[in-house]
Amino acid sequence: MSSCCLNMPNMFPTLASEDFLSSRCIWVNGPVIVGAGPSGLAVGAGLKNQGVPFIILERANCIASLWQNRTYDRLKLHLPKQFCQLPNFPFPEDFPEYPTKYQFISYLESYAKHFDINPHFNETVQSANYDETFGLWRVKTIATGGPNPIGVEYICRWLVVATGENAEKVVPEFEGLQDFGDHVTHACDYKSGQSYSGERVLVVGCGNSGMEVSLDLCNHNANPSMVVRSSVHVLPREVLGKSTFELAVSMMKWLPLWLVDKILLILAHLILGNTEKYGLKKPCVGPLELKNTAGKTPVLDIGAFQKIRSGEIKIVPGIKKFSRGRVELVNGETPEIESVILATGYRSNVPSWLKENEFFSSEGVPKNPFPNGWKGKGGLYAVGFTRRGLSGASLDAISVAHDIAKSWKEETKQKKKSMAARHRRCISHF
Ligand SMILES: Cc1cc2nc3c(=O)[nH]c(=O)nc-3n(C[C@H](O)[C@H](O)[C@H](O)COP(=O)(O)OP(=O)(O)OC[C@H]3O[C@@H](n4cnc5c(N)ncnc54)[C@H](O)[C@@H]3O)c2cc1C
Ligand SMILES: NC(=O)C1=CN([C@@H]2O[C@H](COP(=O)(O)OP(=O)(O)OC[C@H]3O[C@@H](n4cnc5c(N)ncnc54)[C@H](OP(=O)(O)O)[C@@H]3O)[C@@H](O)[C@H]2O)C=CC1
Ligand SMILES: O=C(O)C(=O)Cc1c[nH]c2ccccc12
Repeated sequence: MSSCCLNMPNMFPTLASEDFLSSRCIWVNGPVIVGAGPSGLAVGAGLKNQGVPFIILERANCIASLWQNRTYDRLKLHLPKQFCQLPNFPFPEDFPEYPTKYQFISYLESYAKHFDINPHFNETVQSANYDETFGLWRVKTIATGGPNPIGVEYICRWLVVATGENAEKVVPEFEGLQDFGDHVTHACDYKSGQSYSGERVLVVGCGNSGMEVSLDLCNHNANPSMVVRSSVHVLPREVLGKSTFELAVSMMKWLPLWLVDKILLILAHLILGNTEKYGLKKPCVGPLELKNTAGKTPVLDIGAFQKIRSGEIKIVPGIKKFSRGRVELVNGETPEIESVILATGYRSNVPSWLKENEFFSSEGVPKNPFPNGWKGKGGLYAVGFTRRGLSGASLDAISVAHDIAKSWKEETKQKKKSMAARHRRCISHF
């Protein structure tokens, strides 16, 4: 076990440490962090800087598994690099404005190495319960790294939830989808359009994934039709060579949100023209307000819209049903397709393992809105659930690491004092 997993201290006297060892129960002298994505790593770095021991539990066999295992080859960050770096460790200077996913992964590897963060890989958290009597968290995992899966229970004072807003793929229930055949893939398993060359592909969903997958398919000589069942904001990634996101952030310092939204929509209209003409109906609420209220990210266009305008990406309405090798749309059309890519988004998995419903909603995100959604009761924390991408996760991580370090130091001082007092009493008995 790592050096931060200490034997049970006397503060939990009813159970002997031998019992813990035989039932694979481990006392953690510090927080347990669930998830080794950017959020978990950023909290770990903050704790290291303040001398607080911790462990990170990660279900995958690597850090940042979303980025390493569940994204396509051509993915680049869509916000400029200054909005995507984690605390206390900048991107290398030679990184481009929009790093590739490989550059981002190599940065995260260097980040973990720099702060000497060593997560427990292949260890999935199955449940976490708060023990009111002792004021402790019981975190149960299944570790699958060895020859046989083993169950482990960690006991700790602080629990940091860093499993992300994109922990599980969303696969909507479509009538007949199981009859369509084998050629159905979620965007998280899509790597490149190479294997789709010459095929007609139905891309379901028009968020950033749907748009970028459709563009990649075009670039590999496939023929995508993209389903737009409701509405979407499409903004150019850049306005006159300057990042639209950066522009929005600057404007937000001086102007109210509704006005920034209005300006963004006018700029988008000037640059892209009328997107509604091509079947991309706009939501009634502005792009930033929609992101804040419903978590729906506007599309930051990197070229898909041009392909929509040229007809290389066809826009089609919602799906009525699938059948063997066929799809029927809500307008009654039955376009010929060979494959389906579900770019239908992601969700949190917190409700499946965290036995708590005061701080987290049934959707698995903190109920309190930003900036008050990072701290719950009884040593519970959340990082990376504010729908503000990597910069939001970094802000949470700084607050969480600081808050835990403060109470860890107080408790450690307290424990040392009471141990010294006990030691003195023991000596006086002799
Ligand atoms: C395709 C794509 C592109 C994106 N691009 C950007 C961008 O350019 N800029 C930006 O700011 N944001 C972007 N995002 C948002 C993205 O959420 C963040 O970039 C970032 O990955 C969030 O980090 P995280 O650590 O909170 O979550 P994740 O990166 O999802 O990490 C969570 C980790 O927790 C692990 N985990 C989950 N459940 C368990 C469990 N029960 N037990 C143990 N481990 C568990 C997962 O395996 C994972 O490694 C993008 C998202 C996607 C899907
Ligand atoms: N380059 C980058 O940095 C990229 C970043 N990302 C980020 O990853 C996150 C996830 O994005 P994404 O994967 O696009 O997911 P989103 O949740 O943003 O989009 C999901 C899409 O699927 C549609 N959808 C869901 N269910 C159905 C259904 N039953 N029938 C038809 N359509 C359906 C939604 O439509 P509706 O709106 O009607 O519900 C929506 O258009 C976002 O934050 C995004 O910004 C993603 C890709 C690239
Ligand atoms: O890519 C994402 O999912 C993000 O959350 C990044 C992001 C945070 N705030 C935004 C506002 C507009 C577009 C993207 C983002």
